[in-house]
Amino acid sequence: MNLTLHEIGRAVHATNDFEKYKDLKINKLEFDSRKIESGDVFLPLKGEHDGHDFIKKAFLQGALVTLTQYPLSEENPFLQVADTKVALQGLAHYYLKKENPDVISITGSNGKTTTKDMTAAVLATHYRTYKTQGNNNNEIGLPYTILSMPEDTEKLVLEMGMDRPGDIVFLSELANPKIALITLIGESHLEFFGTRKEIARGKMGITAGLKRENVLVAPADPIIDEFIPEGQKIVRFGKTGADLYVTKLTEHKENLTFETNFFGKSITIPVPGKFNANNAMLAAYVGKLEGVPEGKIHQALSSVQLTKNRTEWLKSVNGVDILSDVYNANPTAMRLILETFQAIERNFGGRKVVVLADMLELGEHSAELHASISAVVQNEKLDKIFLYGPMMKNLAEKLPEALYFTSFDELSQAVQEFIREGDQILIKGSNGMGLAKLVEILTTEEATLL
Ligand SMILES: N#Cc1c(NC(=O)c2cc(S(=O)(=O)N3CCOCC3)c(Cl)cc2Cl)sc2c1CCN(Cc1ccc(O)cc1)C2
Repeated sequence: MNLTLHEIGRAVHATNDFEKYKDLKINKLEFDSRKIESGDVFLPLKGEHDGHDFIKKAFLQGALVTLTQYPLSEENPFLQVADTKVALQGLAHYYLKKENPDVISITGSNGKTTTKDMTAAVLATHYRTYKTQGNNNNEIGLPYTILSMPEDTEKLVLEMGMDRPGDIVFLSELANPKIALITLIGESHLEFFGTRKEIARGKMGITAGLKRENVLVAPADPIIDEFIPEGQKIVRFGKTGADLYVTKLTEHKENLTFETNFFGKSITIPVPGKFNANNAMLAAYVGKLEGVPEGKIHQALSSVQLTKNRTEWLKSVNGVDILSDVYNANPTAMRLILETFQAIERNFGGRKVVVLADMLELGEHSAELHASISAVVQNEKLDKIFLYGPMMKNLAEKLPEALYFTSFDELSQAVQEFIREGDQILIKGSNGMGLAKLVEILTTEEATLL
């Protein structure tokens, strides 16, 4: 990271005398103390745990300096701030202005991760490009992505996630995109928004940090029209007649070939699905806007590697909506996804089911951190809770109505026997607990264990 200790101190308006410390170059920034390596800056966040409890551990792992909301003893360098989350976001904004890459921001109810991957692949053929990793797309993950980009990044492709109204406005004003893409305005899972119109309002928040002369690429869906700012340069995509549209599409089992009204030749992508043609069309359009030769765009899309296990809704073989989130298996992420899942209305006649498995590597605080998840469980919003793993026993003791398993096969059997068409199921836990196998069983005929 191209920042020194003093530079960070100034950028976050640290209140202690940090000029007395040696002005060393910093390696990288981490808020999860388990990732701290030599030369890093530790940024403790107060979530389900207080990151300040892990400052000592961070220095033992080689941290050079820590941010803190409280004064510390003088033995190690620290930068005192009022709020470490605000400091993270302010430092990211400062760093973005300093390194000054072109930012392409992407939001949308579906397809934003695929479009992010495809757009980054196209730009990477011609520029030094960096993109959001995993689902680091919220008020913590987006600034973390900015601070993680390589020093000479020219194009930064940022995914912007939206849990609540105003989220995207904040992220757009932090990132000041040069190009903003909206992939789709959702049909279902209205979560905290209540109506599709409010989802549209939320997504259009992406114009908050966008100059009017810079382009917004959005669906030709009239629901967004009332939210288009005066004088905003906009390109609409969708059905024939829109500014951008797919003209011909040939779908195969493993890939898909399509043409558009603006690209010279047909494009082949290694994934099926008309919605992926749309996602690839947006990536191709950004490539053209950014001066990537058509041959390179074509070559990038034909061999694009998509982020696996995206945090998105899947459909089981018997018609169950599955939300599986295999990223960031820590208490904060588990609470966030539980809150989101509980806020979603049941399908008509359907039930809401959660499967929660152990969060690994939480050290000596693991038992209490697993138990603490009970604070966000709203029993009236859930019809069945399956808990799996030795540490989840601590949560099971707080939730007497939950079913607790130590055997994966018994868990899998019980879940398959319980769920039925129309249900919604959330599956969350550390990769090491093997829940990806459960998702595979539920989504593929031949894999069914029963
Ligand atoms: N709760 C909690 C914990 C962490 N939380 C986070 O890292 C975290 C994750 C998230 S997140 O939701 O996972 N995420 C971050 C990336 O962008 C997408 C959203 C957020 Cl928003 C905020 C925080 Cl503070 S990291 C962590 C804990 C619990 C305690 N752990 C301390 C520990 C340190 C050393 C050890 O050996 C063992 C445990 C590490």
